[in-house]
Amino acid sequence: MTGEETARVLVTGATGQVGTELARAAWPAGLTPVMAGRETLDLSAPEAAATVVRDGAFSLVVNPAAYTAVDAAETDEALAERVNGEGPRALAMACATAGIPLIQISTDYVFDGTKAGPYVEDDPVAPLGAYGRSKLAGEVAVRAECPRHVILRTAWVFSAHGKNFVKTMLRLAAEKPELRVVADQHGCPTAAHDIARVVVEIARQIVLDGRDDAWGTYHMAGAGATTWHGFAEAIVAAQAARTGKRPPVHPITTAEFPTPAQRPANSVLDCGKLTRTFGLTPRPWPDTLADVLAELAG
Ligand SMILES: NC(=O)C1=CN([C@@H]2O[C@H](COP(=O)(O)OP(=O)(O)OC[C@H]3O[C@@H](n4cnc5c(N)ncnc54)[C@H](OP(=O)(O)O)[C@@H]3O)[C@@H](O)[C@H]2O)C=CC1
Ligand SMILES: Cc1cn([C@H]2C[C@H](O)[C@@H](COP(=O)(O)OP(=O)(O)O[C@H]3O[C@@H](C)C(=O)[C@@H](O)[C@H]3O)O2)c(=O)[nH]c1=O
Repeated sequence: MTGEETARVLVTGATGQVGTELARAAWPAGLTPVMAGRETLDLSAPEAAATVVRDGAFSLVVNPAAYTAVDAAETDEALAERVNGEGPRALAMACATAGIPLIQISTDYVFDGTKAGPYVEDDPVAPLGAYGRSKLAGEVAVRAECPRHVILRTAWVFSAHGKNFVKTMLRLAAEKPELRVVADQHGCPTAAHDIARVVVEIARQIVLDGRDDAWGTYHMAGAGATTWHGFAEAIVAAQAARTGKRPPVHPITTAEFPTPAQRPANSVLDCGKLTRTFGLTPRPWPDTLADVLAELAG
């Protein structure tokens, strides 16, 4: 790109955790994010969503928008499929027609959790619930319709805004004498701001460096694995340093905390391919948790 030209990057889901951080991120000169909320780009109306891509003269589309209510999806699978499967399919087709790439955000919940170690990108997928199935449908559609894609699977996303496990634990720690949290589901907490950093750099390499050799699927999750119990302990301990209030966090089994959707027992993601390909390394989740708790305290 030369002179004052700037490439427009369409970002969906402007109000979400990742969307909000993409709006706040430091984009390099030459890339201009164009944030679209549900009112302008509704993935439950895939055809209409596609027209936003067709009409906008974009150089890239980033799609973090999704139906993310894991338990509700069990009884609302048709809508989850439309938003997470058919919506991305329509975006992917529109991107292919426009000749532009698509960065699609996906999830660790495409795995069934039976693997003994961290998951790599081409491990077999077998979602346990409706949300995971719908996100997998989105992955399959993006691969089929838009060869120039990056699918970024992330996990256990938290930030200072929106709905997430960190905010739930802070609320429970303030309200309850003790917490009970599952200690037999393993994964990688990931800060939305770290996902945004990685997405912006991938966008820069694709659009400004003209990279054309890195299409495919990547894992991007906070460095270091833990359990929901370990994550909760870290949240409550860090908050106790501010409030002096530290309710005990009891480890429990999944069977002791029944939920409509089954979650994988292991969804630890190996992010080596992201580092080898793009030179990007996710930050340790405890460091990014400290950032988010400081933001909430401020
Ligand atoms: N949250 C997590 O723990 C994880 C998330 N992911 C994936 O990461 C991505 C970002 O997640 P996160 O930022 O946490 O999500 P959020 O739940 O914070 O935000 C979801 C966003 O999608 C939008 N959205 C929902 N339905 C529609 C629709 N029909 N049309 C258009 N937009 C819609 C929401 O808009 P509105 O505000 O109007 O509802 C919101 O902006 C998603 O693709 C998700 O599947 C992957 C792993 C973990
Ligand atoms: C609130 C609460 C939850 N839990 C358990 C339930 C569940 O097994 C685990 C996490 O619960 P949540 O419902 O907060 O998280 P969940 O909605 O499963 O989070 C998922 O969201 C989607 C969008 C993703 O893509 C996944 O990567 C993952 O982040 O913690 C407890 O054990 N005790 C508690 O008090």
